[in-house]
Amino acid sequence: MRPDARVEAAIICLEQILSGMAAEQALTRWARGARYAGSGDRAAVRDHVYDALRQKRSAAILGGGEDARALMLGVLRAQMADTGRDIGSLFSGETHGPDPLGPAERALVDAPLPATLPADLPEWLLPMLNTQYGADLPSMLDLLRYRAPVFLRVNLSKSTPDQARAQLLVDGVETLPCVLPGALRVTQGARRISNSRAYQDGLVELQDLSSQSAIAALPLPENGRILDYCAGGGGKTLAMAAQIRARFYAHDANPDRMSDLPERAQRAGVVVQQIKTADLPSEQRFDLVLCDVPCSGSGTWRRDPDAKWRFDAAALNRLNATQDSILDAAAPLVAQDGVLAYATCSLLREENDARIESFLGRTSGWKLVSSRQWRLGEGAEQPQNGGDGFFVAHLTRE
Ligand SMILES: C[S@@+](CC[C@H](N)C(=O)[O-])C[C@H]1O[C@@H](n2cnc3c(N)ncnc32)[C@H](O)[C@@H]1O
Repeated sequence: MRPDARVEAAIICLEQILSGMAAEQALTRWARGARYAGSGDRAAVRDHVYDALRQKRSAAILGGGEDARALMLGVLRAQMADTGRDIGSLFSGETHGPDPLGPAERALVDAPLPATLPADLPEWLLPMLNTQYGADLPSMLDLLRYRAPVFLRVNLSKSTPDQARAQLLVDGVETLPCVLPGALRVTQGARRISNSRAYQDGLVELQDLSSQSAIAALPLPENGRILDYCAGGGGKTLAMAAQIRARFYAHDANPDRMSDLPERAQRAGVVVQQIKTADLPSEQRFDLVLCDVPCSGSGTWRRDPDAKWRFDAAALNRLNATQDSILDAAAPLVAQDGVLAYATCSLLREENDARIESFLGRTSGWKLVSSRQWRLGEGAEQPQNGGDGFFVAHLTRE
């Protein structure tokens, strides 16, 4: 596909997303109808769509409107400023390309970029985040505009980082080691990871750097019983299992969410026993219960920008109620000297420290041992090479 045809395809997908369709669904539907599109075309269209979603508010200013064409124009204007290339070549009016620029659009793209642009975040969240992060907020907001790096976790029970890097390289995946032992940042070939031998043999797993750091900081009980209470696909279970020998148990209110876990565990060489909700009360108590609760995902909005525009105060309230009820249900499962760990991939205090304060306020016999908020971009010298937002608190009985 020509570059302008890719832009037109992105505009078509964005129109559907703006009418309420999920971004992934819109891209999949377009790709099904575009048999002529190769993998490079699909990747380029996806990048255009996700760039426009990440930068939706600023792109609307730069493109002169909130419709799909204006957003695409705005995001290209930001990307192509200072390159000397003319956006008009992407709005050429040729078959399969977008219509040519109108006079107002032409005037817009010829004008200098505004000195300031709005934050690419729903406005209602800004006061909340400003109270929490203060002077650090602008740099985090800037990071939200750009793609997140891809990180791998080396399965240290199967491979050293050097062996894993060499094996990945054979399949065209280039990486650099992070400061955190066993964490790799992918610098080239991210789309080849899932077919690479290193991934298929369980030497590496996709996992964000901050999640890896949070798991590494957990007080993991050697030879103990560990319950991943909100296990989902089991990413955290497998990360814990790579660190220590213990008995691992996985639970999820929606057991279908754990359907990939047996295959992933086998690939990683780990035994994980799944437990149904009804069977939890009769289980012996656990030395560590990790609650990686459902949350806004605000720490991962670079990867899922669609979600940030759909998130509202009512959703936050619903999530807080679920987060509280999970802590209440999980606490009695912890052994007398055990640890209750609470985790989110959220940047919002309301989902993090505030949930712990609320739990301690209504539940006697527990104390906070430590809590840590990972900010966007932590874990690397250059924030754009750092991880997602993440939060973990450790609690024990008093
Ligand atoms: C953030 S995801 C877990 C991600 C997973 N730990 C991982 O690393 O791949 C949250 C999970 O909590 C589950 N969940 C939602 N409500 C729950 C509840 N009341 N009790 C237990 N799990 C719940 C969801 O089905 C979802 O799979």
